[in-house]
Amino acid sequence: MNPPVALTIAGTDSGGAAGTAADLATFAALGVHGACVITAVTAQDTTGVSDIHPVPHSAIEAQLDAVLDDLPVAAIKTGMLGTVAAVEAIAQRVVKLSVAHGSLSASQPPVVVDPVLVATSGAVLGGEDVRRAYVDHLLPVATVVTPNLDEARALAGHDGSPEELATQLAGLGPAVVVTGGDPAATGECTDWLAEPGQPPIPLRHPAVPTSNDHGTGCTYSSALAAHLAHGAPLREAAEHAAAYVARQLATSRHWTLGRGRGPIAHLFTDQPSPTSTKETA
Ligand SMILES: Nc1ncnc2c1ncn2[C@@H]1O[C@H](COP(=O)(O)OP(=O)(O)O)[C@@H](O)[C@H]1O
Ligand SMILES: Cc1ncc(COP(=O)(O)O)c(N)n1
Repeated sequence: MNPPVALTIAGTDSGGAAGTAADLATFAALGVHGACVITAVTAQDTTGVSDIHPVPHSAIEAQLDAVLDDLPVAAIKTGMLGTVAAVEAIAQRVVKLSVAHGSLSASQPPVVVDPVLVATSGAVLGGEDVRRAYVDHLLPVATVVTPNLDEARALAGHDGSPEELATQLAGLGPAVVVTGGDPAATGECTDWLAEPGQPPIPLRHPAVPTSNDHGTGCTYSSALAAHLAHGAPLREAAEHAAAYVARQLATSRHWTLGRGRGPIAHLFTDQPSPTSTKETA
């Protein structure tokens, strides 16, 4: 039997922690075939981002045509889009897809938008113009948006509690999960889920104490898309996605890869590993 197909539209991370590296590994781990449309190539490691090369608009459109004309995409996830042109092009595709499927059709693929604006290392991956394009064009057509607290504040244009921000952003149309919480302070993470017209609900789970968290947000939004591609309802998909992230963080918790914030594990831990004779320092 065929696996469901999920499409990530995102940038690359040469260090293999975030972006398409995280997305495709997460899809594979969760039994989903992953297709990818690359929007930007970053030179990046655990310490930061040293170069960003946006992919030309025509090449993004050609990749979208290739995937969407051929594969039965069951969920779409967007990560780093990087430019206003890319945000607008994706929003237009989503509108086109909803027209093609009929706006009430159950076969319309859900669209998970991770509004990537700033990397864990602090690098800016989308400026003020990109932020505006998300608010004006992509959020209104998304199924669910997954900002962390900083991204939620940026998108809302002001400070506020995660539940207030989730409720406000849900007013633009999509369901919203404001991720994070304050694990250092409470030992617990709280993601706030707000669906349009409903009160926000806290989704709590134990925090894994580690600084190896580069790629966490990409992994979460991909896991959410993978569970939606399998047909899970949103709340269940969000809970499973957080549990997947926690499991991967627990795996890489004590790793010492790189000089900065190390990667979340993208290993498939329920597979037997080949016997290794090599260890890295
Ligand atoms: N230390 C942690 N332990 C367990 N889960 C975590 C931890 N840090 C973040 N998460 C979870 O990872 C997911 C992604 O959240 P977050 O880290 O806020 O994304 P981002 O990388 O965009 O900042 C959320 O479900 C969040 O609760
Ligand atoms: C290409 C790319 N996409 C997304 C992120 C955000 O991930 P993180 O918040 O873990 O740095 C990133 N650093 N690089």
